[in-house]
Amino acid sequence: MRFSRVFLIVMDSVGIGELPDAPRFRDEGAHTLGHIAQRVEGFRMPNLEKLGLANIAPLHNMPAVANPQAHYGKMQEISMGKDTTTGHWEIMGLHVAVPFNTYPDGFPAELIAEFEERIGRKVLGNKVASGTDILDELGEEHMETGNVIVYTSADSVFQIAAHEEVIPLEELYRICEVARELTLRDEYAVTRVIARPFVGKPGSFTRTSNRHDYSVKPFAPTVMNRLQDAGLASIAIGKISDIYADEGVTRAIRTKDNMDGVDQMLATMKEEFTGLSFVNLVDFDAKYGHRRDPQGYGQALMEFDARVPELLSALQENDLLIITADHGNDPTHHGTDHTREYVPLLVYHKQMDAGSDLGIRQTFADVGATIADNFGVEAPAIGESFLKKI
Ligand SMILES: O=P(O)(O)O[C@H]1O[C@H](CO)[C@@H](O)[C@H]1O
Ligand SMILES: [Mn+2]
Ligand SMILES: [Mn+2]
Repeated sequence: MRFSRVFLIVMDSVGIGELPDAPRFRDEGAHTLGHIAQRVEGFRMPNLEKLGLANIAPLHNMPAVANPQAHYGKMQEISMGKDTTTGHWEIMGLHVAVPFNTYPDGFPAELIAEFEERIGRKVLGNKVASGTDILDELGEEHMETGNVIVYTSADSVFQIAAHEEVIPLEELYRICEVARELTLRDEYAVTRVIARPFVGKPGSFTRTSNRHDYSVKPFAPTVMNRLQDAGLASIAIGKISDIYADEGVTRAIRTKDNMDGVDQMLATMKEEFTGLSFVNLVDFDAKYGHRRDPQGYGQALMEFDARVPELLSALQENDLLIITADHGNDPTHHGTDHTREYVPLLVYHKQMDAGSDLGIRQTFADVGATIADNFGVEAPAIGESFLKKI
């Protein structure tokens, strides 16, 4: 059947087991959901379990159900990266064959020098770091000197941290625009510049929700562009508009946190439109995965699970709900980076009788291909539609 509205939820970083090529990413054995289920006392996701979550892969203390309410499966990432941008672009039909540039030894001196000159401030850090550790290390010096903290990670990111009372937000955003301009050059090719404002006193700094991402534009049209071109809605909730640099976005809705993301998606369910409503729930990744906090991650998953009945009951007859993820971030794994994993796939609509096994999908782009197929727009270069199977 054809659906008039598709609701797509990306649970950021909720992977479901290592991919065959995980060793290339030093991620053997990673299993975000599996290890959380093992580690967190009493962890259950009763609503997603009913849909078939534990039918996808064995999960500790979460038996597979006999009659899953949703179609279920898992998807492999074919792109050469495990970052948010790569994962999301693949979901919407792009194969990121050449990995984005990363800077394990910090950014080149000449880039930093030009950046410093343009912004009239010096740079602190310029290395790979966890965003909270680097505030403990350099936050106080930043407050004393007004120099900006620049750091990166295993991802292609140029992150700029500044205290909101030392550098006003507007100035930080201007500084980020300078960084964006410089790092778009081919020789640097950084995927994202990220403003990382924070508040508080030394020893108790906290980052604020005024984070802002400046992403490169997708290198080719995505399924979202196709929807927009066809006059359909492509509503972006949370980080989605940043991740696609506003390409193929007909309306962007910002969110404060995961629960706000769910609220905003529910709000779009009450509206009348034809097309896509697409949310990214980033807290799993940013607040718990990178912080290697399995307890917090588990709680956040259970909080999301508790909202699933609301989402299901707000669906109309011709709506399709797809729940998936963009990469892993196993909070029990070494380091603080993402992990190369399969992502879960749950597909539900009101007119289905019973859930079936969608198997192992060869690429995340099967989601984009299905959405394109559903709305009759040009299919992406990769991905196989599962529309007929649901
Ligand atoms: O450690 P924090 O600042 O949270 O940064 C994380 O967030 C970045 C963007 O998602 C990732 O590349 C990772 O570095
Ligand atoms: Mn992500
Ligand atoms: Mn992340």
